[in-house]
Amino acid sequence: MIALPPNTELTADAEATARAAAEHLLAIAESAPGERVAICLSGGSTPKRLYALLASPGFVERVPWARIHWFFGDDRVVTWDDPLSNVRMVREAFGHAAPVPATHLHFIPSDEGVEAGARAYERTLQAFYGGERLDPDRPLFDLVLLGLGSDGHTASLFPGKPALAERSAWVAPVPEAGMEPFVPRITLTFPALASSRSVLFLVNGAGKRDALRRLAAGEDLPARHVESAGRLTWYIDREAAEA
Ligand SMILES: O=C(O)[C@H](O)[C@@H](O)[C@H](O)[C@H](O)COP(=O)(O)O
Repeated sequence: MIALPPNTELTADAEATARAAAEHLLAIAESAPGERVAICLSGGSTPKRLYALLASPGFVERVPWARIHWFFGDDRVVTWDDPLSNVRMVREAFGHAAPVPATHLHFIPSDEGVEAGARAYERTLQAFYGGERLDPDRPLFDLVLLGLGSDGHTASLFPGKPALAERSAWVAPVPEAGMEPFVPRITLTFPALASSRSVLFLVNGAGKRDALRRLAAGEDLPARHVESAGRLTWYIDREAAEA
């Protein structure tokens, strides 16, 4: 077994990860201090099952859909119908069963290009938040969901890229991705991701072992720099955790 990050919940498999994360999300939504619940979604393939689960019988009736506003931690700068689009992935996973009010899915305007899209999304977040400065005592999100790339990236914060150093902007352009798909990205920055009552990493599969090993060895990988205004939890399945 790899030495796992603090606050790791070890799960049996990817399905158990999705179910644990769904229950965690519901608990966060129920405990949200405000009327609105702000959840920042991860892209990639890992969270697809979680999103589909939320829209499935047994969960769909438990999710307070009318209160939740869905945001994105990053997206690829492609059209929304592109198979690489995270907003397409979320829409497909939620399907028609999830009654998401149209104004509650705040997707990244990737059609505006990498620079303008980043600026536009920052305006979206600031309008929702009601200010341009993040107050440590008033997190932007109730929950941030994140994945872990095999190179240790998270969101679209890749090793060695300028967005890692961004400490004032909430959203950054990523003209050159550090891993496939090699398309431009738009990503939330570390300060924006940290402004959350709860942060969850979902990590499944043997492909993540090396990144977990490198984190355990103290390597300075982007995922190491994610913080939370509240609790940061890792849901890691057994296959990823095997040495
Ligand atoms: O847009 C993205 O690709 C994600 O935000 C990215 O950070 C993802 O979470 C990791 O690359 C893990 O991806 P998988 O879940 O597909 O392994």
